[in-house]
Amino acid sequence: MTITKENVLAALSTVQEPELHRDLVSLNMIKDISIDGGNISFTVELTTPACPLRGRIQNEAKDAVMRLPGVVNVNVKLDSRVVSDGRDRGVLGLSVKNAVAVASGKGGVGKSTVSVNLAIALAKTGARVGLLDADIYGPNVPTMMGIDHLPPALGEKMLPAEVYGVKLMSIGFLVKPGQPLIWRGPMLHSAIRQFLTDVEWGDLDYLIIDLPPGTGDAQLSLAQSLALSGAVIVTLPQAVSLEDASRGLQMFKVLNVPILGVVENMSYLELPDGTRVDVFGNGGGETLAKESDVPFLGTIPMDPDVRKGGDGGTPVVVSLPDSASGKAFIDIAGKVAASLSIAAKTENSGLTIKMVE
Ligand SMILES: Nc1ncnc2c1ncn2[C@@H]1O[C@H](COP(=O)(O)OP(=O)(O)OP(=O)(O)O)[C@@H](O)[C@H]1O
Repeated sequence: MTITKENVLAALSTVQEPELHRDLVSLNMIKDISIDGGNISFTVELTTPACPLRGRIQNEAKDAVMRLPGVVNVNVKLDSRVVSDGRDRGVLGLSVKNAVAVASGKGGVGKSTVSVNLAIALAKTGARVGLLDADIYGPNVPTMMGIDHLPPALGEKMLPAEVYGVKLMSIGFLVKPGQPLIWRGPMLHSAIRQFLTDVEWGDLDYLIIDLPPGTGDAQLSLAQSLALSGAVIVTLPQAVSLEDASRGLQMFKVLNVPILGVVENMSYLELPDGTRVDVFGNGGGETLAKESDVPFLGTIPMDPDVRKGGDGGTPVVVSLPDSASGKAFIDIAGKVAASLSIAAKTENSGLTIKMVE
């Protein structure tokens, strides 16, 4: 039997994208089919290079085509093109496919640490990533990324710093260390707007935005002006932090911004003998996610190497990617990317996107 392109597509239409629950063909993910006798090759175009299930998709696609009579060899290439959420950010002069806010109900829970490690983990998969440190009250991202200056401006536009494959902009580059920052609402708003419009970000797959902590007017107006694809909420496991995180969640709900999920930071401390100590309680982040009907993205252990990485300018996903905390950040980055591509694909294909009720 001569194998045709239609045969190959029919076989692949039995393979489901595990997160979108639709088949690879109707999702338009199959490209470049080539047939040479019994040797078949094609490309599966993933919706993000950070796809956590890429190996599984590749195997299932290969098996499905191998089952066709007459096939002797199947070569499945993987390619990726980050899908855009379809929001128009042209008015801000931005070419950004997805803009993700990292937020917390209160300070000190590790929001900047999550933003930095998330941005680097996404960049490591090959995506084009920007990180905007919008935490104007405590812009500590440059320290965490180990860089203290911007490159010279390009004409009218400021150029972001580039470090660990991430383009970075922060008010921290523009003020002297130790100088107090006092912002009134409108100033803050225009400063952030300038960071979007007056910075040459180039084309980005993901722009991660480290928001100031809290849920006041400043946060609200910022979140409103950013045309966000979604928000990641960072919390500690204990009840007080959860109440604050829940307020953060409500804020995005009011703004109709999808919640990509909750991250529980400093979940436990692992002692040298392997015992785990729940310093701040246990399981709160997961409970909050369940109660609010949003995804739980995972826990990050309390780890001295995370703090050292932040203080020393070498984040843990760079220095110790195989440690428990390094792996946790990489896993969370994959989930965030998957959540974004599900939201974008469902939105672009006219299906209903799940918003927080
Ligand atoms: N999982 C962790 N294990 C150990 N230390 C951590 C962890 N996460 C964050 N830290 C440390 O806790 C401190 C606060 O973290 P970070 O600055 O990220 O919090 P934040 O929520 O952004 O705070 P702020 O609201 O002040 O900007 C930092 O010193 C950081 O290195």
